[in-house]
Amino acid sequence: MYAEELLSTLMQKRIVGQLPRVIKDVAIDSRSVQPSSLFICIKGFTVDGHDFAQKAVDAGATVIVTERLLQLEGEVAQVIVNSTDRTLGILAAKFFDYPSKDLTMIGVTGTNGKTSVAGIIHNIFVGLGEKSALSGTIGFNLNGVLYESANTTSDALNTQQMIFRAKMEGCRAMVMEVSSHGLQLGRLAGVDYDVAVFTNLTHDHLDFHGTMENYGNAKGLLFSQLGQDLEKNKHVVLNADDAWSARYAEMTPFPIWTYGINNDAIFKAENCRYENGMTYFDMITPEGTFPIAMHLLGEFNVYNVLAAMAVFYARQFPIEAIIEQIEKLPPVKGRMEKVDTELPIQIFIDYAHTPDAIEKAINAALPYKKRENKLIFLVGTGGGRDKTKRPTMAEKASVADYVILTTDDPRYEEFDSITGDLAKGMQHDNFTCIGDRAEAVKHAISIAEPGDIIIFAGKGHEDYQIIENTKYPHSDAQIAIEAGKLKFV
Ligand SMILES: CC(=O)N[C@H]1[C@@H](OP(=O)(O)OP(=O)(O)OC[C@H]2O[C@@H](n3ccc(=O)[nH]c3=O)[C@H](O)[C@@H]2O)O[C@H](CO)[C@@H](O)[C@@H]1O[C@H](C)C(=O)N[C@@H](C)C(=O)N[C@H](CCC(=O)O)C(=O)O
Ligand SMILES: Nc1ncnc2c1ncn2[C@@H]1O[C@H](COP(=O)(O)OP(=O)(O)OP(=O)(O)O)[C@@H](O)[C@H]1O
Repeated sequence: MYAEELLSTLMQKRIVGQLPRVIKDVAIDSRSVQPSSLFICIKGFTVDGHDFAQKAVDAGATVIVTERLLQLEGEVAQVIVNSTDRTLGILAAKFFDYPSKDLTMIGVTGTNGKTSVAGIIHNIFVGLGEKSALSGTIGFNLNGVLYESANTTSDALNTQQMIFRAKMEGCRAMVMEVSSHGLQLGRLAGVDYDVAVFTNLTHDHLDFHGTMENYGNAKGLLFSQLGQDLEKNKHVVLNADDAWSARYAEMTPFPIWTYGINNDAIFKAENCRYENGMTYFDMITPEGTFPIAMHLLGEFNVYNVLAAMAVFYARQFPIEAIIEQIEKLPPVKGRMEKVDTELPIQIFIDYAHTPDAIEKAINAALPYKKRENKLIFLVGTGGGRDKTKRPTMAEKASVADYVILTTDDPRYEEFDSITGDLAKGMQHDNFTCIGDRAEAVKHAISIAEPGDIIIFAGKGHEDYQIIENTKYPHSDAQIAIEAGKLKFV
């Protein structure tokens, strides 16, 4: 792209030095700079990108976007702006030619259920024969190939690049998990969503947002940023059973599609039943009531498929075709996913790491447990992140017959500090604290008896445990199966 054209999007800037004719790439990481690139210096939480500007020049950057004039050696122009963070969104969207306008963009936000709802919507698109891309906690899924990503919602550059790649691969839609961090930090600048979905808002991430009010308002940006252009065919999907939905409904002029189980909603589930490893319910829709039988487990998944149904209905897909897909849906990876084993116990891998998700995961398993058997629940939490949620997590876990409190990416925090905080919330004495997660998993197997159910919560799809700043391979399922074979076979 011509440098002049790219930079014409910046209304407030000072250019020092001679601009090159073309820019071949945009980068924010000096380690991935290509020749003839524009490098934007981002002030991070750990380091300041301005300190890597010279490295970027050495690697071939010919334009540096900076908040102050830098002493740089080499042939390079500097573009001085007030905020490189904001500039990043503007330049990234322009560089990739605003790719979101060419796709049906669906954004899913909420404390719990983003990965599940986004994955369900993506799978329905694929089942209906529509090419769709998916981005979120599990990575970036483009035509079945999964690319790793560090964040649930990536930085603005990576976000625009993913959408561009989806467009170039011929995708018709892109489904994105939208985190509150992503919204607040401007990672979604320039993304023009067609449908915005809200799952729920409960305690999490208060280390970053401070209060629930701030956290809820950050999520609200997804709805307010849909804009005011009523000629656009945009839709908002809200959970009628979550009080925040009323607030979000006020933030947008676009049609609201509600879903829920308890309160009145356009898409409502009644007569939910959990039997024989299946979930059954009646789905009330604007076109009548439809009986559903699906493989996804638990009430929380009833909410998740209702949300997905509302998205497709709003976009005018026929109800019967969507239901056919819902009934075929496989479990979402690491979300109440049953481990296939020969063992005489049932093992579920789950990603619950908030108080609400723990409650929902346990409730999902309880209907499948016989009175004489135990529900064993193992849960950990991350080191150095929101500590205030720890006791409430254990309080919710107390519904299980036996609880094992452990760690989930302890980072630099001592095991005992994490499990000690969790233990403060326990409501009964049938629990133990084992900081080493592998040992904790083995302990769960050691106390299990035939017929028992174990939920390993918190790791979900992740195959590692972060101790200090190193990722060690770790799989709850593998450790459990090996320990189970020694015990039962
Ligand atoms: C606190 C936070 O959000 N940090 C994010 C931030 O990292 P950072 O501020 O530490 O960046 P930094 O390492 O200081 O680097 C600053 C700049 O210098 C550049 N740099 C750095 C080193 C170098 O050699 N050369 C160089 O140019 C970097 O590329 C960057 O542009 O920018 C990175 C790149 O965009 C993110 O990956 C990183 O997310 C970290 C991994 C993270 O854990 N974030 C969490 C808090 C988060 O955002 N979570 C949400 C919610 C998840 C949920 O819902 O559960 C999410 O969306 O993931
Ligand atoms: N709609 C829901 N309501 C409450 N809990 C849910 C819901 N959907 C899933 N869960 C629970 O929350 C856990 C995390 O689900 P999921 O990964 O879909 O959420 P998420 O919002 O993407 O979380 P994260 O951003 O941390 O990845 C699941 O393993 C399950 O226990």
